[in-house]
Amino acid sequence: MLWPRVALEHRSLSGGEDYRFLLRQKNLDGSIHYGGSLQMWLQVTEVRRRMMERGLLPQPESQGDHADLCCLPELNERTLLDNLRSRFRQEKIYTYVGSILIVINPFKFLPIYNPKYVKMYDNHTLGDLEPHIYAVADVAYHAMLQRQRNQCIVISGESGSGKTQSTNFLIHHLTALSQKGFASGVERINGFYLPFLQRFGLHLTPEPGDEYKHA
Ligand SMILES: Nc1ncnc2c1ncn2[C@@H]1O[C@H](COP(=O)(O)OP(=O)(O)OP(=O)(O)O)[C@@H](O)[C@H]1O
Repeated sequence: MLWPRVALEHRSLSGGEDYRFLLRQKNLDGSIHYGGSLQMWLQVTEVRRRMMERGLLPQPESQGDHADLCCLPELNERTLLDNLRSRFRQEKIYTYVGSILIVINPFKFLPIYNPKYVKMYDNHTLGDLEPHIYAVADVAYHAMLQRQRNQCIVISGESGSGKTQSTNFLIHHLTALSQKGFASGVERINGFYLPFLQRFGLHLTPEPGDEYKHA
């Protein structure tokens, strides 16, 4: 006997409750007879579904969409990837692992980097709001002011994963916070901003084709 593959794939989501083994018997006349009470099982399943819809039964616990992977009820490679996939499908490209931020490159513009978001993430504890690169920049900025210590943000990933773009967004938020003027900051990298960024541990070396790059 083999456990159905579909059942295995969905076991973590459904709790394995929606699958039953049925003995199927083929009669001599070619008709099929199901052992056990199939009709009864279908009825019970349908009633249970309706009761869950009406809130009379607890909803099956969803493994998806945790903003912090540390909060996953069950942490393994599968739940971790399922969670990231589920968030990515909702255009939530950022996910925390504690104070680490995972970014999945969307390869398209998302409207989450405008002044409204700069203001929204100004002076919040990490984890208060939906994960965002501005939140990381914000925490570093305020930690620097409060503790009067240099701060370092490490950006790591394979080629094309979005490191340069993420650095852009970090700089955008840091310059906006420092000036409260929401300026871009990228164009003046060799003037005012370079020493400013070095205070944050961002060491940038321009390369052809890039406005700047972290080393
Ligand atoms: N948050 C994002 N939103 C939209 N597009 C993004 C985002 N991050 C990255 N991209 C896009 O992905 C592409 C590659 O990103 P990027 O150049 O930042 O990668 P990289 O990690 O710096 O690559 P390399 O290490 O090869 O220089 C760019 O075209 C960029 O527009």
